Amino acid sequence: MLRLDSVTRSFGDHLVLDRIELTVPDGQLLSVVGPSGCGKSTLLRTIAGLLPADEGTITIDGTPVAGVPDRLAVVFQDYGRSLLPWLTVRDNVALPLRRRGPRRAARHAEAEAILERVGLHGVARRHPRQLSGGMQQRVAIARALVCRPSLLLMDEPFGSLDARTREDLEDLLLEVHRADGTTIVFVTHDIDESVYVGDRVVVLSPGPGSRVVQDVPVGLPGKRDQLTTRGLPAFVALRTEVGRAVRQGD
Ligand SMILES: Nc1ncnc2c1ncn2[C@@H]1O[C@H](COP(=O)(O)OP(=O)(O)OP(=O)(O)O)[C@@H](O)[C@H]1O
Repeated sequence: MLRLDSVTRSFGDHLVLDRIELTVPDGQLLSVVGPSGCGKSTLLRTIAGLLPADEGTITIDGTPVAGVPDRLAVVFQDYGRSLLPWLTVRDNVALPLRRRGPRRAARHAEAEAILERVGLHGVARRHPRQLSGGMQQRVAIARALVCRPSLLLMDEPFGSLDARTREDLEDLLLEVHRADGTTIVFVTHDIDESVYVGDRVVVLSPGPGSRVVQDVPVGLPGKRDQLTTRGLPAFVALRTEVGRAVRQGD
């Protein structure tokens, strides 16, 4: 379980996160939405141990976060910068395994299996620049999954992709989540997306000093599909509820 107790973070005298309280049970896919600049990325980087909180505590399974926790993976929006251009796709994906010590051949085999799983066939020996944006983001997801994270943090991972690719990757994420039961915190500014992928959506208020202003359980069927799910009256009602909460703070 991930737990944030009264987490506060400022940059200089600019208060960004103001006493954030949040508990994410194991296996939940939590979407986080809020107006631009409210502190969603700051929240994620704080959970990832990349940015210390000024006050409050973050614990994972009861252990306080100090530095980047084991079995935590992060996927950022900017796949172009998160992949290493001089490495092949396979070596990019295998990178996190290096620290763990399996031999080169085993690392490669594992990387190739994960690439297949995220729907990338026959690209292991290519370099990232030879792939489309959507394929590069699949590589970044494969790299995040290769260490079988227990907590996956995603910061607007599909924000710069075209609509169709975005839908495909949302469905890939749901499939991985269903199969592995990984706890996921998914930041997006897209209200429809937050509802479509989420088991639950939390809304942050606009800054300065963001807080959780709405906490919405998404009671949609676990098996979702882009056309049917988005047309359900329950989906439309949730989207309206979340949209209203985001706008209320504006
Ligand atoms: N390293 C930093 N130094 C100073 N200020 C920062 C830093 N990182 C973020 N900020 C400020 O903190 C506030 C929150 O930024 P953050 O990127 O977390 O918001 P966000 O909700 O993710 O934004 P967006 O939706 O536009 O991506 C902004 O006012 C931003 O300018």
